[in-house]
Amino acid sequence: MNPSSNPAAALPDYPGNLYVVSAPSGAGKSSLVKALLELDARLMVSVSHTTRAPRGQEQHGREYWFVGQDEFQAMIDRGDFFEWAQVHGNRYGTSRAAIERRLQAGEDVVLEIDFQGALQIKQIFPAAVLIFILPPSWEELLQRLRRRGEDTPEVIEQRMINARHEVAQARHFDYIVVNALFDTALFDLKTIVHAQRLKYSTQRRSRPAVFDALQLS
Ligand SMILES: Nc1ncnc2c1ncn2[C@@H]1O[C@H](COP(=O)(O)OP(=O)(O)OP(=O)(O)O)[C@@H](O)[C@H]1O
Ligand SMILES: Nc1nc2c(ncn2[C@@H]2O[C@H](COP(=O)(O)O)[C@@H](O)[C@H]2O)c(=O)[nH]1
Repeated sequence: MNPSSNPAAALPDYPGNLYVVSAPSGAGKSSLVKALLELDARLMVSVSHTTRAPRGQEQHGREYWFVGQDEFQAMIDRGDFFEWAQVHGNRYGTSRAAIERRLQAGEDVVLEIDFQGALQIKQIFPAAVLIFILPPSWEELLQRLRRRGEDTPEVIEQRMINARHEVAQARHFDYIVVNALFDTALFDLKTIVHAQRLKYSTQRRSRPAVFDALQLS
């Protein structure tokens, strides 16, 4: 768990929705979120900061803001993070400024973060919708990590070990999606986002258009 987070102040009820997607490494959350963003123009993904080195084709400011240990620590000390955690030996964090500005502007934001960060966020922002992606089997998870071809065998082994602990946290999430067939999982994710958007808009200032059409109060 986050060892030295700043005391987190509860966030106000923003007009935008916050979705948090977690999964063990290799379960497919980045692929699913990327596909979801292509289908849903109202969703924005937040780019995290990390101390991990870039891999493959990753670019600074696109997949992550890649920063050194000192810079990351300075951000923690200044209280710049909404949440942060140590994951697979590196530190990752979500910048407070980017999220709050977007939610305040009524945008819907998706965070792709680990379970520790997700649980921190639920505490300070209970309206956040927590979604956990499960792989269909351990064997398939291993094959996906190997097929992705971006991590060494040692890193893959460590991620498989960590995955056992991570999937045990799924029960704390609002929804679980099994990513066996990609299109089915994407459909499930899309349905959750859509249903929550309708539900929350009834509790807030904006009413879904269908409420007016049906003359509901
Ligand atoms: N339903 C699926 N069936 C088969 N392969 C899949 C499926 N979903 C994703 N993959 C593949 O599995 C690999 C891992 O997916 P991805 O990188 O999206 O995982 P991730 O959960 O975001 O991992 P990390 O947390 O390490 O970034 C990729 O090569 C991706 O193309
Ligand atoms: N708590 C947070 N976890 C994060 C954040 N950004 C990414 N992550 C998680 O880290 C692992 C490893 O990611 P990888 O890109 O190195 O494979 C994965 O579970 C991510 O979801 C964050 O800002 N906070």
